Amino acid sequence: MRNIIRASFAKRPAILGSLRNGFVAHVRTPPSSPFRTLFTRTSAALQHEERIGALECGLDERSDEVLKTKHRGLSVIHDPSLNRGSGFSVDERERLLLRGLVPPRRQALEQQIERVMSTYERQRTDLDKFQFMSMLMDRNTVLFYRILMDNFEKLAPIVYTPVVGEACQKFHAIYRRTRGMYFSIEDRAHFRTMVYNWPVDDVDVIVVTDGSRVLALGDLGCNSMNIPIGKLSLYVSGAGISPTNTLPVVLDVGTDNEELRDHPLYLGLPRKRLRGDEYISLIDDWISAVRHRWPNALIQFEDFSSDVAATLLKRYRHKHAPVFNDDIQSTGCIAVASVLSSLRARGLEPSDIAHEKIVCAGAGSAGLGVCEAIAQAIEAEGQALEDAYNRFYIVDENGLLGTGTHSKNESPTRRKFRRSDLPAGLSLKEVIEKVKPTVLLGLSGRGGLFTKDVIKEMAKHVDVPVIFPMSNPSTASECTAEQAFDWTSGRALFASGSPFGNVTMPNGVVKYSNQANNVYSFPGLGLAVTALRISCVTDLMFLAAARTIATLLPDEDVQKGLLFPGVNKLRNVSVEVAASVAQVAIDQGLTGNVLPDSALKSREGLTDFLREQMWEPKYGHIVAG
Ligand SMILES: NC(=O)c1ccc[n+]([C@@H]2O[C@H](COP(=O)([O-])OP(=O)(O)OC[C@H]3O[C@@H](n4cnc5c(N)ncnc54)[C@H](O)[C@@H]3O)[C@@H](O)[C@H]2O)c1
Ligand SMILES: O=C(O)C[C@H](O)C(=O)O
Ligand SMILES: [Mg+2]
Repeated sequence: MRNIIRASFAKRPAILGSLRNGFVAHVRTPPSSPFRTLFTRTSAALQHEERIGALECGLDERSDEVLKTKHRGLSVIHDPSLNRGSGFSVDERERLLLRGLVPPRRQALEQQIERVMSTYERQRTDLDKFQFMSMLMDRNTVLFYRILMDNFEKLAPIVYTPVVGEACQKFHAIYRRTRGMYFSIEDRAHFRTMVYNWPVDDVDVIVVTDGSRVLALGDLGCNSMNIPIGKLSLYVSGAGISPTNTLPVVLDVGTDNEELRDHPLYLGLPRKRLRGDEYISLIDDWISAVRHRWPNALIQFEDFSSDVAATLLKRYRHKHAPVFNDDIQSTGCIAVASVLSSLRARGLEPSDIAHEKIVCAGAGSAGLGVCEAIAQAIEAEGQALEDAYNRFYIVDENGLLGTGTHSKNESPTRRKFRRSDLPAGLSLKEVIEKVKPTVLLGLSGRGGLFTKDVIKEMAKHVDVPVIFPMSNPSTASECTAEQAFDWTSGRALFASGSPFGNVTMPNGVVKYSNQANNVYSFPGLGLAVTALRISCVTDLMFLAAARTIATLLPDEDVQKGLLFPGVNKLRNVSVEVAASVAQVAIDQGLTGNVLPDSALKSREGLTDFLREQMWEPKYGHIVAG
């Protein structure tokens, strides 16, 4: 078995010990680090490697990462974390017994990128592009991330929403090669041992789904694996989490999607979904096993259906911390950021959030999570929480949540948002007529729900209608950017869950389409949790992150209708999010790692420290072990 460790300067004694024991080490250090000197003094091979690298006309800028491996020959090429295709140096070819196994001419990363991108452009459909990128990820980690990061705006919609949705729907048909781990009902007795089948001891982030509500595409069972894989690729590209230290997981508890279950190529257990106490107890077993093996890893619950999402979060957020639910908490974070930023765009103050009248379509875990997070942001501006709840009007598939009859099992969160001043069951349009909202949120998963009537009604009562259809994928968006701008004569502020292009109005003015997606929040959180070893994820961390995201753009951009930086700036956003989360963790005494003084002295010191921890997609040094 090949063992891999990633470590920073602080962990150097452990690294040196492990190297002697034949582990592979990924060592990240700032260029000036004394560890670099220490290491080069202990490794003649590495010194030689650096000299050879320089002689080869500086083909690539090397990272400080050091990979030590026992693999030789084809097994190096078949390991994506070691493989560098035509980019192996002369020395690596010699040391790793690659002579003759790769074409003779060494090429730089830039040339590899050129070749890959020209093949990418020849892919016909978005799904072909998704598959092409998946295969690249399986082949060469550095090249995959370098290409993803350099072309983020173009490729994020392929590896993430919306195309990842289609890739999940067709997973059973396009499956090629395994990635991540599957824990099924049938493995239950083995959870404690099977976690050791995963070769990496140092897992930083786990994204887990049971596939019960994939985007707005419903129950996709075991087909959902592309969601954790996609989310983790954003942790890596967007916040520099080391790819080796991420683990995508699917819990196969069956599926109630009959079409899929009966399909001969379906790869999950062909049985009905486990529910109730048995389901909860299985998840209990899984999380205990995971915690036993990886006590500090951040666990992100993703796309669990609303009947269990909040229950699981409550059950584990303290007992098995650090844990969070992406659809509830980090969607809440980006929604708060979007509203705060829209206040700036309207020339208002953050405290004016307390005067918003918010209509939200959708009362699932995302809708309620978003409204709860905005209520907390209002409370943080000095309002009573009760008054904060009073600013919301939530409409679900049965109309306005009012005080009519409702189930005894209703969640306390949902109950808090019931209105007593309007009849239960009013339609979305009726609610808008009566309430005259300033903000309209869409978390219903119902494409086209914001009809022309609905948007025109809203636009009658406010100068700047704030319209955020946040459902994913694009087909589930409550309206498109074009519709929102067209039906409001360009007055809307617009943000959607999946990306839409900007819209040019008939008079030639460009209207900006923002992406209000939790991608702005979870990668930075992961960076902070990993770098500081944060022991628990708190609501205050998300609020701090939201406030930061809302202030990243200069006034002149916000006045144009841009609410936050584009996704191509995600690494910069993530560092700022991480710094805000880190500061809350420091203040709340939730950090396990001792930080250098410089990181504690100033915000700049903290962001510098966090930036230094980020993995970069560059070829490092491979040392034969
Ligand atoms: N932008 C983001 O970052 C982000 C993050 C998480 C979730 N989401 C999206 O939010 C959506 C909802 O997620 P969820 O987990 O809450 O799903 P869910 O299925 O549990 O909830 C959907 C809610 O919409 C309501 N609804 C259905 N039809 C409606 C209608 N005609 N009018 C009003 N309400 C209606 C349902 O009653 C339910 O309350 C999904 O599309 C998901 O992709 C977006
Ligand atoms: O995955 C996304 O794009 C956002 C979100 O987590 C969702 O479930 O829709
Ligand atoms: Mg999700």
